[in-house]
Amino acid sequence: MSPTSLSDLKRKDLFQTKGYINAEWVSAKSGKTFDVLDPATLKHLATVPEMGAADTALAVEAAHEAFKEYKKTTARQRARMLRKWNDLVLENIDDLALILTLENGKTLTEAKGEVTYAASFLEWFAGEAERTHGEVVPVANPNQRILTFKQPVGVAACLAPWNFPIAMITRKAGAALGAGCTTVWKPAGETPLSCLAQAVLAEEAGFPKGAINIVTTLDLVSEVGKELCTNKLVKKVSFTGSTRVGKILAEQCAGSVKKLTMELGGNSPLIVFDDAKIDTAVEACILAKLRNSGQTCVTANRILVQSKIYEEFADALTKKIKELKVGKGTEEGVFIGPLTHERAVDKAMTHINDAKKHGGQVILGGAPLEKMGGYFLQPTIIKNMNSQMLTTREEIFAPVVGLYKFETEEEAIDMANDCDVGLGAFIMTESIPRSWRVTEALEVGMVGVNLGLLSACESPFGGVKESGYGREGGRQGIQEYMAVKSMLINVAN
Ligand SMILES: NC(=O)c1ccc[n+]([C@@H]2O[C@H](COP(=O)([O-])OP(=O)(O)OC[C@H]3O[C@@H](n4cnc5c(N)ncnc54)[C@H](O)[C@@H]3O)[C@@H](O)[C@H]2O)c1
Ligand SMILES: O=CCCC(=O)O
Repeated sequence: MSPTSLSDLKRKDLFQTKGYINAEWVSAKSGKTFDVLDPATLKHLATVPEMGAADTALAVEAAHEAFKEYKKTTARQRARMLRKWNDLVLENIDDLALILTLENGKTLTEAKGEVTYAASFLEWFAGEAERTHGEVVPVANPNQRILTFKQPVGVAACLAPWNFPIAMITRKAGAALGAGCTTVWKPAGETPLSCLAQAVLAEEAGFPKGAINIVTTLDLVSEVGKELCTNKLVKKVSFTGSTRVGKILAEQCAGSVKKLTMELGGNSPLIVFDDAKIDTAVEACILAKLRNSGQTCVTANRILVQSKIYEEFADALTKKIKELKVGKGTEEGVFIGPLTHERAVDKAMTHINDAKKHGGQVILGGAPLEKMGGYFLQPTIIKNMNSQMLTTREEIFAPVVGLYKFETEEEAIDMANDCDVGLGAFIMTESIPRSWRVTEALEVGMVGVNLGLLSACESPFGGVKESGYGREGGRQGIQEYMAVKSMLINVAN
């Protein structure tokens, strides 16, 4: 039988409910707390500290002190700790997945997928830590020699979202710790528990006191964010979340000119050309749209379908989605869990009602599932989507599929690029030349061809336009936490 509650945890110590500063589990200085709820039942899961600016400053100081020694560790030493952490995460996959499902709502299958994905960044950056080579530069002046090497930038603040609370932490912290930076983590208030569990395992893997610090907050998030962005001891801020918040943080960081990675909102198009295999396109669409109940930054937000196959694709997709079970993430056979955030159902209904007002035709679902008790929404399909609708400009972040119609390749590219953000895109076609042409023309950071998933630790993840800047994962990920230093040597005497 699948586990259903925190009492099913095999390792009870993975359930932590305090902040973590300088290797100690601590309350907020103010004594304030907030509650974490299970979005599938709205039942209480935990009470954790509501930390503020003063707690955050302490965490930053601890990380700053620890950096003085941590920066002297060798890449090999850091790689070994990352590998051990990876092993511990995988050994405890069942417990971590359970905590994740309970606080986020995603199914246990998806939660296990996220834990595996999270661990993959630790293994990946263990390798990358040892490959941050500098270079010997050919010189113009024969009396000089020039070489470069890379050094960790210092304290890194890692701000993770509630949709992938574990994987977004390891994608940031794995790179930072591998580079030789110490860290302060700020999980989203909705999902701090899986992140706190990570600190237990990282400590066990050997990371020294102060290398990892965690500040938990819900209502004081602006105060905590501001402290991280304005504290001069913080040298790097990496944020995954909405474009709205990303803009605020970038402004706050400008005062002390911090290095930034911004992985912000998307509005990914999924383009189905009439030469696509319908089965492949339906499968990719379900994954790209419904993974994590539609709450990923690269979720396919606009499904653009070429007119010749529009009806056939809509029918095939509807048939498949009707078969998917909605329910608690801990229940067997469930494919679509609740939404994580209390505001999410209202936001989705605003999109659905707006689409209806502008001529959209709801062919499946279209309403909340209030009787189920949590933040549930019927999987929804809307035909006849058009450019006037809210969804055209803004991500829905819910299991709502909006189908747009196009005639030509040029029109599809124009429609896809007609928005302020550019994170991911998916194209479905059997034509290799077309896949190249369209990939090159799309204003995004990542393109999936005939698949519905853009996530792999070895592939650089990030966007263009208002989706942000910097890359996580890939060979680029660790560079975001390092500065290049050049050394110029006089060899004439
Ligand atoms: N890119 C992503 O992965 C991602 C993640 C979460 C939300 N979103 C988008 O944002 C929408 C709304 O979600 P929301 O209500 O959580 O969004 P929000 O804009 O209120 O917050 C987004 C994230 O930023 C954090 N945050 C908020 N204010 C902050 C501040 N001043 N300083 C530091 N961190 C701060 C929150 O804890 C949360 O994790 C979603 O529907 C989705 O479109 C995107
Ligand atoms: O939602 C943000 C990240 C999703 C992913 O890495 O697949």
